[in-house]
Amino acid sequence: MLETKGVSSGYKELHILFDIDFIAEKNKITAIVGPNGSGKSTLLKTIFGFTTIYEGRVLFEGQEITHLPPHEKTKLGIAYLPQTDNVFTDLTVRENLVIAGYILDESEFRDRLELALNVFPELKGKMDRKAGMLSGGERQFLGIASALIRRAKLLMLDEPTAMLSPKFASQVFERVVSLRDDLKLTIILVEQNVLKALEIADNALMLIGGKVAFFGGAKELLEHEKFERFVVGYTL
Ligand SMILES: Nc1ncnc2c1ncn2[C@@H]1O[C@H](COP(=O)(O)OP(=O)(O)OP(=O)(O)O)[C@@H](O)[C@H]1O
Repeated sequence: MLETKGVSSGYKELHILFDIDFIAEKNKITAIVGPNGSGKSTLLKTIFGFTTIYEGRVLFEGQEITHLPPHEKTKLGIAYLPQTDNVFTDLTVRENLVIAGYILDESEFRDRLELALNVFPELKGKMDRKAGMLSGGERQFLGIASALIRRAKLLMLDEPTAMLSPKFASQVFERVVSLRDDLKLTIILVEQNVLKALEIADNALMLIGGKVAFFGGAKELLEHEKFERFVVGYTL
């Protein structure tokens, strides 16, 4: 589905990622874990087109997308939800969803809105509320619902449970699983809650110092003898 081949990238001259090879398989959850500052968010930004790529290639469904601008990637079905600023806080829930569907004709918009609200029914009663007034978890739901309306096939979620209470965090994890199992989406998940992420993920990529330290099955990483050493500094 999505593949990086030998990707090195960073912010102008500041080199952050080195020779990254990984594949996010279709209809699977790939967790990206690693210590703070190891380049997890930078990898999502690199895939979406917000960094400078010095070397390597990014492929989506077999097509080269390395240097496509973000809006072209959105059209292909790639959605990137940054940790914050993933909704328009001054607009209502309804307005956010309408903007997400602006390229759709009315009947497709209605179908996709219904689908998004079936996945996130808690938004139904809050359509006229400003997005900025939603709880952190509901804001994540709105961000993902907007991506569903934009016909996303690949969702890249950057720490969707950051700042959430354990109760909301587990709702977000449940919903991510349902996006994979019920809507057959492909998900790349950057998570600070490593154990929970590896529990729901199929595959895992561990970055350390901007390099791949592990790529393989999520359970394999959990059982990896060096796992404990990998996660020093993490809250398990
Ligand atoms: N916009 C930017 N401009 C310059 N450097 C940046 C920028 N964003 C991140 N960096 C640097 O890139 C490095 C990797 O950061 P990144 O946010 O990708 O790590 P991370 O693994 O997601 O960390 P965390 O778990 O703390 O969110 C850090 O040294 C960070 O300071």
